[in-house]
Amino acid sequence: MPSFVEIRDIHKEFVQDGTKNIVLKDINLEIEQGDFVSLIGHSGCGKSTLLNIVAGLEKPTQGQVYVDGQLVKRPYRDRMVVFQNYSLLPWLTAWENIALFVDKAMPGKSKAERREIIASHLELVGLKNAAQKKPAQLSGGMKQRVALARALAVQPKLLLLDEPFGALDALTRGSLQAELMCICDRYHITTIMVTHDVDEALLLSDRVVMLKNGPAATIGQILDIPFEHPRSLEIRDTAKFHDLRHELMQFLQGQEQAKRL
Ligand SMILES: Nc1ncnc2c1ncn2[C@@H]1O[C@H](COP(=O)(O)OP(=O)(O)OP(=O)(O)O)[C@@H](O)[C@H]1O
Repeated sequence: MPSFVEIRDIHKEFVQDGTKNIVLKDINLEIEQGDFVSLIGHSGCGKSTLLNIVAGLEKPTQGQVYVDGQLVKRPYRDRMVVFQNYSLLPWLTAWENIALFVDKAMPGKSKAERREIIASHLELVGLKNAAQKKPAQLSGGMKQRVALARALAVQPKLLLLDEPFGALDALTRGSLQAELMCICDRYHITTIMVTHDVDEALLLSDRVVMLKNGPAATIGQILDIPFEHPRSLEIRDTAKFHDLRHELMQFLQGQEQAKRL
């Protein structure tokens, strides 16, 4: 039985000014439905490139990605991406930014049904009262909540997050991490997240995939995060969390040393 997400033998190279840059090599990964997987590794190792290949935004040089049995060939609304920079349209309100996607993704639903989907997703991210505000009137955290609501409203099979909280201050980041954890726990959303934040990866993930340094980065190690769902923020105070953190940091420090040699 194939897994929900199958990343098979991915090899990716970019050619720039006649020079070949091999970014990813022999990447194989299987993800089950409902799992939350983080990609972590040093800057430039190819995390976003891998996420973009799963999204269909980049084509692999070799290899294939299958989501729910379908070969990924191009971007599609069954794989929604949330980027660090929110990517909201500035001339539209929060409501309209979400409506744009929902109307396109769900033409078969009535206007009332679509309104209900938009309203319930704004409520899900705590933005019921900000529906008529434009991005310039929203804080960074609120903008990212709209981006998250927009991605979830079209009910994707796979949620792809590229450093979603990287631009936020520590407090806002913490509350959004907790909210995302609740949403993913409640709806069992299959998610792949790129992050630099070790604690964020451990808190949210079922598995943390550690990429080695590039060029030609491969998967170095996969860490299983055995905490049960729904999780509480208190898992961060457990000895197990500290052990896992240590293991992750050791991997990253080992890569840092290898880079210097
Ligand atoms: N469109 C592109 N054309 C040429 N090279 C690219 C392109 N996109 C990415 N690269 C190169 O691929 C490598 C991996 O980039 P990528 O952004 O995937 O790394 P990353 O691990 O996500 O980095 P960071 O953590 O800094 O965001 C880098 O060397 C980058 O310069």
